[in-house]
Amino acid sequence: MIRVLVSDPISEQGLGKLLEADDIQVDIKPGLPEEELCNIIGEFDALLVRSQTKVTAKMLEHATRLRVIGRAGVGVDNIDVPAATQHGIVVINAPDGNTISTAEHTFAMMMAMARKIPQAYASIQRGEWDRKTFVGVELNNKVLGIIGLGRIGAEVAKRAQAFGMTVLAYDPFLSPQRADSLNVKQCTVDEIVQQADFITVHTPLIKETKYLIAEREFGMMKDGVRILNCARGGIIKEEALIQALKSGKVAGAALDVFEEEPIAKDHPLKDFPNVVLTPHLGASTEEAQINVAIDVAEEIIKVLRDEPFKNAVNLPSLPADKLRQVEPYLVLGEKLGKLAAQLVDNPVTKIEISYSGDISQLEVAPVTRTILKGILSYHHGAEVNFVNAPLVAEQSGIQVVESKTGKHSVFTNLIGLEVTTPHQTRRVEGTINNGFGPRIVRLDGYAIDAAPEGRMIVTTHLDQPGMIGRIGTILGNGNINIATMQVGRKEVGGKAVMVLGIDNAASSEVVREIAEIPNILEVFHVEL
Ligand SMILES: NC(=O)C1=CN([C@@H]2O[C@H](COP(=O)(O)OP(=O)(O)OC[C@H]3O[C@@H](n4cnc5c(N)ncnc54)[C@H](O)[C@@H]3O)[C@@H](O)[C@H]2O)C=CC1
Ligand SMILES: O=C(O)C(=O)COP(=O)(O)O
Repeated sequence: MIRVLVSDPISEQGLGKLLEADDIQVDIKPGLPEEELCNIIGEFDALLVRSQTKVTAKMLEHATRLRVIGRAGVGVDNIDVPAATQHGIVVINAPDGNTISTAEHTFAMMMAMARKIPQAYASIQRGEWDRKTFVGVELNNKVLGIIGLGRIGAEVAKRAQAFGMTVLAYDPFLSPQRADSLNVKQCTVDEIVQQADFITVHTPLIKETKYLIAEREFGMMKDGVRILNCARGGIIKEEALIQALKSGKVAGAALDVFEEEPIAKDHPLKDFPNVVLTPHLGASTEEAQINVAIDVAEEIIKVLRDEPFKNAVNLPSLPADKLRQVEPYLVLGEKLGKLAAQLVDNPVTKIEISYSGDISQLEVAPVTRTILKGILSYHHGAEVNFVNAPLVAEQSGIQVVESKTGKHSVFTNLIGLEVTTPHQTRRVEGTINNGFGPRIVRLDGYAIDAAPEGRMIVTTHLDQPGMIGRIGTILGNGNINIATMQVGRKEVGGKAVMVLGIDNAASSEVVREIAEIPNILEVFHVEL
């Protein structure tokens, strides 16, 4: 039974498909402390979180069964993604479902701050009728600076324009065409902080955006500027904001996210009458929670059932149609990798992969991953998978070279794989043959035609009469049935290769006997 742990409050209505699956058992246990999670995580194949569960490297050490972490939302900064990758665990998120909710929350915060609504409400609650203290400002004719014009930033821009605001935007990936179509003026961060009346950030929290708005930027701002953060705590430096609020440079701030969450009971930001705070509520609408839960549940099921999935944070993203095109090559690639790994000694220092013919027109990154997985899992075992194979190669100091060579003179498509160790270089080549599926078509340049499956005896030998007979006799005496046979040579009497498909495993005794036949150069017992 596949087991899924849901460790944050996630809409059960949205999780429907997971809860209904016959082969999946879902445990819903929100709010467990890290130690408890460490104790139980080893029982689960999938973990579903929002932003509260901290998926730490320590927890992942215990996650021996875990294949996928699903984030019902956008930001994955509560997940140690490098550690997940190291363990070969896919991390997926649900980036689309909460965009509108978060844009609307940003707007609600902007208006609440501009019109001091929470403060006025609190005063009414206290029994007061104070109209002087709560004079606000209009949004109309004001300049809004948006830093990070992705999904949420763009929705905020549209709403701001409806309110008569001029929008300036900075995003390193914003094209002039997109800026035009959103009717925003493309600016630098410095230009935004100098010109805007309201500044809102909608970037991820990454190295480049940590403290993007700090003392220097506050120093450049207009007096009376208003600041919003509904993205991530730490994009705006809290200490610098506090100083700017104290000095009066900043007239108001509206924050949904904080450097530490939950915030401390005596957090200094709570003391300012012109600051509006919410406890990370951007995505907290009924609609968004159902949307993200549906998206992440569907994706998790696909990962667990080995079906193509999207939205992986730690894998190259490929649209479903592009992934479908390379799917047949994934199997061939892994088999070629496994074959090559069993034909070379250790340690592998270089892996060269060349794609020719039809496949050279496709997105081959996933194929390269399966080839690496095929090679590396032979030595590193099950801990190497599609997710961490490139990282394991890099950490093992293996040079990986990928090339595309366009049309091939013989094959409509061909994957060439050359594996080098300090003592040897071995080359295997394979194709997808219409109607015959994956085939190994060359071994060290010798033409053969073998299906890459099952057990095989592979030899290199001198092309002399009686070779096949002698090997056949040894296998026969060992009660091993030969299913298929392929021999390749370049010239009569020269070096040749033989690939024998066998029905049952050959013992080391049998392999040794074959190796002792005169003019046998090498014997390999290969399992694909
Ligand atoms: N408060 C809440 O409950 C929620 C917060 N969020 C947060 O909002 C943020 C934005 O989410 P989405 O719009 O969905 O993401 P997105 O990926 O669509 O947009 C992020 C944008 O930031 C831009 N960016 C990256 N580096 C940048 C830099 N150095 N300077 C300026 N821009 C940069 C990217 O090019 C991208 O366009 C994320 O941090 C997400 O975690 C998202 C949903 C709910
Ligand atoms: O999706 C995001 O990035 C969010 O910040 C939403 O967080 P939440 O799922 O509400 O804990």
